[in-house]
Amino acid sequence: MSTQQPTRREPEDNPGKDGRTDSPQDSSPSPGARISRRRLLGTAGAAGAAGLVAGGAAGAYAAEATRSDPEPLTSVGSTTVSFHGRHQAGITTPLQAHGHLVAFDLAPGADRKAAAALLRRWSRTAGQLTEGEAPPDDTGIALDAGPSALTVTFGFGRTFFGRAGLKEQLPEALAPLPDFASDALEAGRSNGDLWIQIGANDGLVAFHALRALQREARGTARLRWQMNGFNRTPGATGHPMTARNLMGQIDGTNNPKPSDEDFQRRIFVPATGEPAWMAHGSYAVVRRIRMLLDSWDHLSLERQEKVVGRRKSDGAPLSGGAEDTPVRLDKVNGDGSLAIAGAAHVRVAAPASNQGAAMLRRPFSYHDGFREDGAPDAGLLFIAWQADPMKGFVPVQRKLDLGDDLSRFLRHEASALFAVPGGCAPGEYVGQALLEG
Ligand SMILES: C=CC1=C(C)c2cc3[nH]c(cc4nc(cc5[nH]c(cc1n2)c(C)c5CCC(=O)O)C(CCC(=O)O)=C4C)c(C)c3C=C
Ligand SMILES: [Fe+2]
Repeated sequence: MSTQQPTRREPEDNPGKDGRTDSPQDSSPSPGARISRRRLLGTAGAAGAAGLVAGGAAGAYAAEATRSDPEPLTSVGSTTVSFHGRHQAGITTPLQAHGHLVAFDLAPGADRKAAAALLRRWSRTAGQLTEGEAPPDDTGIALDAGPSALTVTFGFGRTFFGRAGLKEQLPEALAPLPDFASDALEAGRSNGDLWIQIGANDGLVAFHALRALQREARGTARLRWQMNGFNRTPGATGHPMTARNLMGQIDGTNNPKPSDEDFQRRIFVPATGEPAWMAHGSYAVVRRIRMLLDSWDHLSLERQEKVVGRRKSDGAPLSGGAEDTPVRLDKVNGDGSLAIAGAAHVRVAAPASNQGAAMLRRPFSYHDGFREDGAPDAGLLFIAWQADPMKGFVPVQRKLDLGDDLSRFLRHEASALFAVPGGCAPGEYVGQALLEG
């Protein structure tokens, strides 16, 4: 089994640069393009329809339409990310355009056996959906669409273990996150027994998966909270680029890269890790972080760049060079001031300022309308992946809490931590070693 890798029709959509919208964060070779059966039938149907109307102006129009239509269908729709593998998909997978985060609590009376049956159902359905196959009793929401890089990732929250009678299996790493000064957390939108992260490059495909999995939870688990997010659509930029967030910043540049010698160790629990059921798994910190965009947008470009420590236009560090140039925290300007200010976000968050602490940030932006004062209710569904939150998110957020210029423009409104087990093989289900171990 290998780490999930999207398979695409157009190789130029697959540049292999980490953090870029279209980049796979894995170095395994890409197998050939795989187009789902449903996709092929759809394309054949479109060609057939064009043939029927060929001739005259209508025919010319139809022929033109068929020439340009297959482009997005074959590149975006046909991308498959396997559900099966050593790690679950949706961790190192390139950012998708649409995301749903959803947390459930076990229903009263639902025990370990019921939870195991649910995870078995969920894994089977996720495996089908990610291959572009419709599950039985399908809603039809995603009819005509290919898998569109759909990923489904499952996790367990701390409260799951008590409710399912599995306290012995509770990982130390699932200790509650400490309080932070900048927290303004809503309990109803935080934590949860079970978590699903859904990502896809098509909105209907993403919702289809959400709906299918929610239906399968009936009687066993009840919805606790749900959040919807988005990123730029693959192919929207002239060439693959790192994503931007709603503050307009290029965000994701200095993420750990799969090619880094210590990437696996930082992001994934080793095969010999504790507890054994978390082998090849990871821990996801989820924070709903609202951005104070009205205040932010009032800042001059120069101030905005100083707050972050990078140029807004191209993400280059203020210590010089281009986006990929390593940040020089010690660089001093001609007037003796630091090129990257003392409280600049990239200085305070950098591994060098936090005894090497690092995490893989894989967020979605969100916009939930406008607040009573007219300000956008918008920001970042910040998702950080690491082998141990105490060596990733926690020390960095503690440091940011003490003095980060960007934090003045942010409000952390919801928080959760989930243990995300390793992936499963076909016929198995996610969490099987926990639920049957
Ligand atoms: C606790 C961890 C972090 C939180 C919370 C966080 C929130 C947050 N960050 C941005 C925007 C940017 N962050 C950038 C870099 C960056 N951020 C963190 C950690 C947290 N950010 C780290 C570890 C780093 C990398 C630092 C480094 O090593 O250089 C950047 C710069 C580009 C990049 O490297 O990604 C931006 C921009 C927002 C908007 C935000 C909350 C909404
Ligand atoms: Fe950041």
